[in-house]
Parts: sequence; structure tokens; C-alpha cells
Amino acid sequence: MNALDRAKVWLGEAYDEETRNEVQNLIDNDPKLLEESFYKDLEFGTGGMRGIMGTGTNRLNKYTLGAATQGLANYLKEFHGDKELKMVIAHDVRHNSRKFMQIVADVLTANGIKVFIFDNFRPTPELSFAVRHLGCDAGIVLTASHNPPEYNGYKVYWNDGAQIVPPHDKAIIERVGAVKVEDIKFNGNPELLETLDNHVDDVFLKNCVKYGARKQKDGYKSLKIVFTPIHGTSIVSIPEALDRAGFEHVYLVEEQIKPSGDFPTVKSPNPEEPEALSMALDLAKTVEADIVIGTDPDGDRLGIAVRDLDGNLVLLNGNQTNVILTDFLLNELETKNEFQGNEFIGSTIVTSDIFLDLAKHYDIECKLGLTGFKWIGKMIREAEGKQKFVCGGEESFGFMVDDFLRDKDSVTSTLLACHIAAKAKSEGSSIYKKLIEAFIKTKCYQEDLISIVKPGISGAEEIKQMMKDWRSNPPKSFDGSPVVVLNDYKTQESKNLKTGEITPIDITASNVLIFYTEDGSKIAARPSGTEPKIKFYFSVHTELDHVDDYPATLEKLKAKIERLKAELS
Ligand SMILES: O=P([O-])(O)O[C@H]1O[C@H](COP(=O)(O)O)[C@@H](O)[C@H](O)[C@H]1O
Ligand SMILES: [Mg+2]
Repeated sequence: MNALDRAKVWLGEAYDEETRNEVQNLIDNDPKLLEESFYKDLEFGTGGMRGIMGTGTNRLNKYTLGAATQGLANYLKEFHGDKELKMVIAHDVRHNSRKFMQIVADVLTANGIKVFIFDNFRPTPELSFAVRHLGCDAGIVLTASHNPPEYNGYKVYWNDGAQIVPPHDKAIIERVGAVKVEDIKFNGNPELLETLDNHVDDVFLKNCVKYGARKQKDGYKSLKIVFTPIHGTSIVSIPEALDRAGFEHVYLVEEQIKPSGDFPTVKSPNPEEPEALSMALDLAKTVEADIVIGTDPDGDRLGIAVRDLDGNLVLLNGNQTNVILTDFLLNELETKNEFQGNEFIGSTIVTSDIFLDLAKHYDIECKLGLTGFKWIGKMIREAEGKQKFVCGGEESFGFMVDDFLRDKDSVTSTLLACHIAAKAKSEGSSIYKKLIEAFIKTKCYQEDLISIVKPGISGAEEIKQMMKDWRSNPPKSFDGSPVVVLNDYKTQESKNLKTGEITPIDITASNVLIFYTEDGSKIAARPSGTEPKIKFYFSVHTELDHVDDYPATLEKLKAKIERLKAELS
């Protein structure tokens, strides 16, 4: 069916009058928007289902959410048989998030599922925690994370608190595809709906403090912290968590603490974008802060700025933040002689390879998954009872500590970063020096990322074509160094270009290409699974012996990355 035929279905009696009028209006007046809104169904990507709010099969609205939820309910019933099912739903600060949450809750209770909701927005990691804490069979967050204001979305969690992966995701998508609008039960059963009191908030925060802060509060009283939730959900958790942990000097970016789906003070509410933290950096200069932290709207990512060797505030990228946190946790286990010998950390294929080196340094395992925290969740589940998960992270500003929840968690990560900063400061060192010390233990890595935005149908086609071109005519060298290994995660093959040897890659197939050059550079290309973007990741490294050598080494690595980037454009 073409877009027009698909749209005509939405003129049927089963759709409400407002929707029918909008569809008619699209048919009569806006063929381009009609095409974009109806040419396909919304898909589940890296972080659940995400889309622009509006009318259509490729938009987020009552009917696409209704179908997704009916499909999920059908699958849960099929999977669990007669069991009484329980779910918990959270939402972020976006426009319509609470309204959508209510629609989703109604569909679930109408299907006989007991549903817990919160009285207001909460950060995504709290939902992951709540699924486990309340013994739910599944969970949902209505959020589009850091996407622009016109987006919303739907993250789905399984009973372990991790986002769904195969086989459940495929099975749910199949069930969703089979749902007809008449099948969606929109009339909720209020008897099955329960609004949670603040007990879950309290236990969640207790756990964050337990895993993020330490009893020994070296320097907690003197550390100056600037925090911004960038108009998002973490305002209800992070200031309280910092307070409970014993930090006394926390400065909030007043202009950004008001929750708002417009994210009015930033171009993009994504801590990956330097601009998102610029107000926080200004405040940090005024109050002479040691550390600056900002989170994305659903409170799972965090961006950090710290003082460099000259005392200037610098933004850390996601890899650097994770190196500091990971090295601290592993070093702590080593110092306290607490390694059992079965520990592992989790990372992803587009994240820095330094995590493999760090794991080697501490003689533990580093497991790699595809992009997306759900894959880290999966490795924890599969290792349960056999191995101990210490922490996991990915380059896109996500980190989690221990396994008390199963998604990236900016709350615990904030506490841990502040603990490390406070402790280092009290010892006359700095959190920045801790990063450099980790580089000295392993190698000095530097990473960067280019995201090229290509919206709409034509953008998606262009991205497809770019990946095709890279496959049919792969670059032979980067910055004068020949490509020696080419990993194609779509065909699940790693090819050694020198020997021609091909080894299978034991990771779920995905449209990702990674090139390794003879001089150790790593270049990865993949379409984003959450936004209309193609992403190119660059990683370079070299040896580092002394802290004082870092600035010069960093300059060299940055220059190399610039040359690699230039070759792409
Ligand atoms: O958006 P969030 O904060 O939920 O984060 C989501 O998207 C990120 C980027 O994915 P992609 O490169 O496919 O856009 C993933 O790394 C992350 O695990 C996922 O939860
Ligand atoms: Mg997020």
C-alpha cells in the first residue's frame, strides 16, 4: 500500500473525528507531509520507538501508541499464560508525555494488566529500578530522550529492568504489526491502576547513594558542583541524591531547572552537544566550581566538565567520563583486594577500545555489545549467577554502576563522579589527573564523533546509500595508514585485509562498519537508531608515560582525528 492508501484507512469509523479531519486535511492540502506521515510504520530502534508527534502511521499518537501497547499486552499474555501481569510506566517532561502515559496505561489495564504509575515525571533509570523493585513483568517510559521537542517515544523494558532485545523485541513487533485499530482496547479499568507513593523514589535514591557515593566522605564538604537537568526529569532526583550523599555546595542552573518540553534555553537538550552545558559552564566560572554535570531530559545520559591541568573547565566526552568512573571502580576493587576473579565490565563496539585495555590491566573481562544500553542489559542477564558485573558504559554519555538497575543511570553516575572528584581534590590531585593516570595504565586514547543529520524519507535513503557505498568501495587507508581489519557487523564478518582471513563476529547482526588501520586508528560508521542521522566514530591512541606529557599528546591525537575527519568530507 502506498502512503495515500494507508492514510485512507485512517478515515475509517474506528478513528476519532479529530484524527479523521487531520488525515483529510493532509490528503487535501499537504501531500509531502502525508507521505512522511504514512509511508511506513514507526519502528523500534536503538532506544525503543521514537518519532515526531502527529497524525499518521509514522508518527507518535494515540493510535500508534495504542497499537504498540496492545501488541505488547498480547505478547505478554501469550508468553506468561494465566499469570497476573504487572507493569510500571513512567514518563518524561515532554509535551504530551503524561497524556500518552495515560493512554498507554488505559490500554494495559483494559487488557487486565495491573499498572503502577508515578504521580509525575521521573528519570528513566528510576523506571528500570522500579520494574525490578516492584517485581513487574515489563515497564514503559514515555520519552524521546534528548531528541528535539517535536519528538516523543516509547522505551520498553522486560522484567529484569533492561530494554527489550531479541527474541522479545522481534516477537512484540510482530504482534504490534498484527494489531488492527479495532483490536485496541482504549477503555481502561481504573481498578487496576495504582499511583505509586514516594516509597519507590526513596529506595531508588538509597540505592543510587549506596552505589555512587562512599561512607568515607573525603572532600565532600568542599567540592563545588554545578548541576543542570536541562529542563528534564533528573531535577527530582539528582539534587536530592547529592544532598543525601553529603555534598553541600551544589549550584543549580536556575534558568534550566524548570521542566519544559520546549527545552527553551538550549538548541538541543543533549549533553553530547557542548552548547547544552554552556549555561552551566558560565555558572561554574562564577562560583569557581570543580565539576559541572548536566543530564538529558529523561535523565539517563550525563555530560561532565572538569578542571584541566591549568584549571580551565573542559568538557569530557562520553568515553573519557566512563574511563574515569570505570578505572576508579576497578582500582577500588583491586586496592581493597575484593576481586573474585569473575568480574566483567560492559561496553559497545563503537565505544573506545580503552575499555578492553582497562579490563586487561585489571585481569577481568570486557564484554562488547551493539550500540544501545539494552545490549549491556542483556549481557548482565546472561551472566547472572556466573559472573559479577562491575559497571558498563557507552560513548554516547551513558554509564551504570552495579546491576541494581539495568539501564544507563545519570543519578548514580553523578554521585560517583562527584565522589571521585572530591576524593581526588582532598588528596591534592584532580579528577582530570585520574583520567590521565588511566591513560598511563593503558594507552592514551582520544575519540570524536561526527553526526550528519539527514531527515525524512530522502534522508533515510541517502543514509542507506552511504552505507552501501562504503561497503561496495571501502576506504583502503586513513591518514596514509592502510586499513588492516574491516569488521562488517551486517555480515558478521571480520576481514583481515593483509591475510584475507575472515573470522565470524559473534554479535547480533547490525548495519555497522568498523575499520582498523595499521597505525591503530579505529573508524566506525553506522546509521543512528534513534535519530535521522548517520554517525562516524573516530578513535586514535598512543603511548603516554607522564601526566605532564598529556597536553602535548592530546594535541597530537586531536590533530590526527581532524585529519581523519577531513578525509570523510
Ligand atoms: O537516547 P537515549 O538517551 O535513550 O539513548 C539511546 O540512544 C543512544 C544512541 O543511539 P543511536 O546512536 O542509535 O542514536 C544509545 O547509545 C543508547 O543506548 C540508547 O538508549
Ligand atoms: Mg536519554
